[in-house]
Formats: sequence, structure tokens, C-alpha cells
Amino acid sequence: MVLAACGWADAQTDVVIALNEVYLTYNSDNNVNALENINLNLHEGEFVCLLGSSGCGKSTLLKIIAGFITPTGGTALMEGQPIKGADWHRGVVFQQPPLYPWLTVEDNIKFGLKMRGVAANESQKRTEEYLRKVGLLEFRNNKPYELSGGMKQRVAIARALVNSPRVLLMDEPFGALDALTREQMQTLIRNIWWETKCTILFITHDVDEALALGTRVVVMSRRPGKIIKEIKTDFTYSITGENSNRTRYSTRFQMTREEILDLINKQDLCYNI
Ligand SMILES: Nc1ncnc2c1ncn2[C@@H]1O[C@H](COP(=O)(O)OP(=O)(O)OP(=O)(O)O)[C@@H](O)[C@H]1O
Repeated sequence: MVLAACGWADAQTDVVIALNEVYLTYNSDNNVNALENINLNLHEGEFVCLLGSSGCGKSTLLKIIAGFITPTGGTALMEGQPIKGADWHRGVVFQQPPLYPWLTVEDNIKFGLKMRGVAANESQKRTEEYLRKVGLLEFRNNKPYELSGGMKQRVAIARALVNSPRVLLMDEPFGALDALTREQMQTLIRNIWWETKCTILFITHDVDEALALGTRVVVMSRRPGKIIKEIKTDFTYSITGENSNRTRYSTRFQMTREEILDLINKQDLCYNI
């Protein structure tokens, strides 16, 4: 598939999410400063991958965009409006998908549509569309305990996307999967992104995964998390099928990888001193 022609992936497009001078301090016993002066825009159709050492505030940043927590300083906006609480315009997928164990795959996917009062025939049509997209049509009547880890994650992705959210927020969604399933899931999410033109924020610890998927990689410092580097990438357009290895082993891919790893390792070194 030729993707260079996909204008929607350009960062010149509309800003969907804007974080301006965002700070977050957790008011726990020891008042943790998790984020400091975060300025980040997510543009329409971008696939932004967020990298950084453990505990640097990646999930905190994602939770602010999701509307689960409110910044203690600065503003978090979606299409110019303050983000106030969670809503279906921002779908979230976690590493351990919290599926309802008593519902079938189909009913798990349909749940949000039902809650929003979407008409039954429309809800059925959309659920089937996403069952097909994630390859689970024949498992529609199974319960979550009957699924593998990768299949559960596909249900979680379908459940978020069936609402046609403007933004999909993914917190290490493939972190618990084996290498083969992980690569298959990367292909799935890339294909869905191409098809739906959804804006994605994706947290990962894996630099190769970030480079294989993202149109922009954002690197955070150790806590309090600040953005220390943003790199525009385009490997996601050529890393599929037979071009995969040529892209992964290209000098440009390896140099970008080294640059990011150096940045992260430097942060960890500071931490250990
Ligand atoms: N509810 C909370 N109350 C107090 N401190 C918290 C809370 N949630 C997170 N923290 C602290 O905030 C910091 C950032 O946590 P966060 O989960 O955002 O990091 P992360 O980069 O996502 O980490 P990891 O990659 O290990 O998942 C950590 O020091 C963590 O202990």
C-alpha cells in the first residue's frame, strides 16, 4: 500500500488535542511531581508514540488526555474545549483489557453503543464491522476467558473504535503479548489507523515498536516528566510486508533507534547517580 500520498498523516492538519504548559502533582503523602511543563499537540490523523523510562509520567499524560485526571497546572484541550472527564470521543486501550467477563465478545464490543443509546440496528452493523476488522467474527459468542491475550486485546481495540472516537489512547497495549502476536497486533493497528484515519497516542517501552508505528515519536525525561525530543518518522509507511526487513535494517532506522535509546539511557544514568 502506498501511503506517502495520504495527506491526512501530515502534521499540518488540525490540532485535535492540545496540552499547554501542563503540570501534574499527585497529592499523595510525598506529593509526586509527575509532569512538568508539557506542551504537546496531537494533529488530526497522527500516530504519536510516547517513549520514556519507567515512572516518567507517560500514563499520567495519557490519563489527562483521557479525562481521568485533571492537570494541576496548565490546560488540556480537545478541539479547543477543556477536557472535562472521560467521554467516548477519546477511546482508551490498556495493557490488561478490562473486559466484562459475563458478556460475550460481541456484547463487550457493543456495550458502549448501548450505553449511549445508539439504535439497535446501527449498533449491530457497527459491531459486526469491527468484529470483522479485528478478525473475531467467529468468536463473537465466546466469553473473554475463552480468548488468548491477543484476542482479548483485539476485543478491547474494537470496543474502543466502534464508537468512532476522534482519538485513540493506547497505554502499552501490546506489552503483555509474545513477540509474534505483538507483531501481528502492530500490523492490525496500523491497518485500522490507515482505514479509520483515527488520531492515535500510543505508549510503549519498545523503541522498535514506536518507530514501526508512529508518524512522530515523543521522548520524555525521567520524572518529573518533560518532553525532551520529538522526532517525525515515516517508517510506518514502508515497514509492511516484504519491505519490513529492508526498512528495519536501514541505516536511517538504526540511527534513529540509537538516537532515541541514547536519550533514554542517559536519563536512566542520571537516575542511578
Ligand atoms: N495515583 C497516584 N498517586 C501518587 N503517585 C502516582 C499516582 N499515579 C502515578 N504516580 C506516580 O507518578 C509517577 C509517574 O507515573 P506514571 O504511571 O505516569 O509513569 P509511566 O511513565 O507511565 O510509568 P511505567 O512506564 O512504569 O508504566 C510515578 O512516580 C508514579 O509513582
